Amino acid sequence: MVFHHIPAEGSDGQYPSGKPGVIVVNLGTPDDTGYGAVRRYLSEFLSDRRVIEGPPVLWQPILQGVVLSTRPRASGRAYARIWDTQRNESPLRGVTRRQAEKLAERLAVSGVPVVWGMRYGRPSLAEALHDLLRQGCDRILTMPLYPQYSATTTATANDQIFRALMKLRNQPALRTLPPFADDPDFIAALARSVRDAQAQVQAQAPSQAQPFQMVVASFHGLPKDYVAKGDSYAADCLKTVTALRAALGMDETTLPMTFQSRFGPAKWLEPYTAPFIKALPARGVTRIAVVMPGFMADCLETLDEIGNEVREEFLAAGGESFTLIPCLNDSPASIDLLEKLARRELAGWL
Ligand SMILES: C=CC1=C(C)c2cc3[nH]c(cc4nc(cc5[nH]c(cc1n2)c(C)c5CCC(=O)O)C(CCC(=O)O)=C4C)c(C)c3C=C
Ligand SMILES: [Fe+2]
Ligand SMILES: [Fe+2]
Repeated sequence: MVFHHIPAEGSDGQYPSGKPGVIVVNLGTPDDTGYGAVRRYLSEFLSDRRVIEGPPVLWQPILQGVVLSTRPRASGRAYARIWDTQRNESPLRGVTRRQAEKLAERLAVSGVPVVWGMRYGRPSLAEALHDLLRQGCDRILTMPLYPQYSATTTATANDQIFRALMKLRNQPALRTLPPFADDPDFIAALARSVRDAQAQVQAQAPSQAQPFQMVVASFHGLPKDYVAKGDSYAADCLKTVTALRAALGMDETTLPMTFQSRFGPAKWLEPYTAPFIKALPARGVTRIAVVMPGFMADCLETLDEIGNEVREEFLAAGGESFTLIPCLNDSPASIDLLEKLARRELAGWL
């Protein structure tokens, strides 16, 4: 076995420094919108045994065969619709980088460097970790930016960090940010984003008594089977939506919870966002907003699946007004939240 030794720059590489560093973690995204890049990304993502739990002898032939011959082209077209062509990157990557840069500005006064990395694709979590080690950090806080826990997101991000630690001779100490589904500052920032959208739409159409008849809270879905086996994701989503309803004085009717981005033939958490929203105009609900409290960064699933596909379906079915509420992204309230969470988890290390 060969273990890496990554000495801090300008040190003798032998003695502990006690210096903390932070890694901001998100899911990952392809490097470009072409078939090859999207295929590489999807292959890594969908080969993760936390994501697809079935036996690889059955799944890999399906994945490498039918899935990866068709899906990369369709997903690539979807990515192309939302791509940041100026910086040549996906929104998820741009937002994650800006979140890390802004958090770094906040933590600089405490001498804590902040880097960012992706569970799938680049920059990898190993690169991010090695960057901190070279800066002399031997106490690492990783912040997977998933408000609600899932084995398919939070746990696999943490697994990947530990995989990188397995290869080190001198391991840093490690802390991982727990889920923050009903953190009061998280909920306040979400509530504020809903009220801001209400005010904006009201300003455009002052005659409407109520800018939205309904605000749909759409979370990324998960196979029901994973929840039945104990994944606490659904319970965390309920925590978020319950707290958000309380903060906004809304209920299950005016702020319903739905699940989007289903993948494959299995049953996922219900109700599914797209059919739910498409059926609203027939019930007389023609002015809606969608908030997506499972995502800290706008991405393919928020901007294209909801912002393009679901919007078009809703309008085609007789909907009149559809407002996509942006994720918290790198807004000041979002960075305030990240700073608070980081400082709480760094307690005793600063
Ligand atoms: C079995 C498959 C999947 C599970 C389980 C799953 C859980 C899950 N995912 C997110 C967040 C994101 N997913 C994103 C994209 C995406 N998700 C899947 C499949 C599963 N997700 C696929 C195949 C894709 C790729 C795009 C596509 O081909 O449709 C993204 C966006 C990435 C981007 O680059 O913008 C995010 C974010 C959560 C929170 C979650 C579990 C709760
Ligand atoms: Fe996903
Ligand atoms: Fe999707």
